[in-house]
Amino acid sequence: MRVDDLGCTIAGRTLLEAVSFSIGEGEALAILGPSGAGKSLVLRCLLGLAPEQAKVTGTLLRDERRVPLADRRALAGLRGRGLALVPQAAAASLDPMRTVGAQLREVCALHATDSRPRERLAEVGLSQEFALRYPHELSGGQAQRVALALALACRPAVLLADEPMASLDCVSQAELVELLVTRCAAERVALVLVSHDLARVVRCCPRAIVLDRGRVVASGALTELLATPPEPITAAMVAAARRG
Ligand SMILES: Nc1ncnc2c1ncn2[C@@H]1O[C@H](COP(=O)(O)OP(=O)(O)OP(=O)(O)O)[C@@H](O)[C@H]1O
Repeated sequence: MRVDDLGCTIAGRTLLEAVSFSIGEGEALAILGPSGAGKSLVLRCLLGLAPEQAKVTGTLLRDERRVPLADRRALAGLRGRGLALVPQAAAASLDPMRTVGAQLREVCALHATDSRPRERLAEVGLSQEFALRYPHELSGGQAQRVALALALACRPAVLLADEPMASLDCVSQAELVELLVTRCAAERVALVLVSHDLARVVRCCPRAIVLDRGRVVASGALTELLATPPEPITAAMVAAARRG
């Protein structure tokens, strides 16, 4: 997948400008940057879910098909088998009235995949018993795992993960990131992982782009960005990661 020249303005305010990056099958790319840099907005634009009043420009290239990022209908058609999302607040993204198993079955049927709900649960480290649970019966970490199972059940080409570990403790964060990366690599799914925490992604994403105020201020191999941060925003993130 390649994103070319993504721009987004709302009411004359430029929120994203000339954002470009590419990612291959089974690769992992981090989108880093401080709060308000535009990380989540990039994902929303790719999914055709930018705010109603937003003017979005640029193109998405996938499977040799060029889709204008202004074309919400075409982007909606890519959701599921093309691009799937693991949101920041997984618990809130689940249907409170239906069991985990029912939600998994629905996604499998909707996207006509060969996924089996039981297998999907096992793959994210949850026992079969979780199929009978309602979202309010899940911990934060378990809800994130269910959200990952739902996203992978679509058998997407690209998985977009928006700070999926934000609300978890340190141990659960590390486990979830590891699970994300292993599952995506095993299924040859491209992973775009949004985070403001460089330390959290350094072991799993070989490449990154750094956003600040809607623009890409640095990009390349994470090890190189760590060793020689090219500009102040990356340097501040590296310093924070070193402090621990
Ligand atoms: N619906 C909207 N209307 C107007 N501005 C918006 C809207 N949604 C987001 N923005 C603005 O877009 C900018 C980028 O927001 P975004 O949520 O993408 O940041 P982020 O990098 O993901 O931050 P965080 O790490 O805090 O989640 C912010 O200035 C935000 O105020």
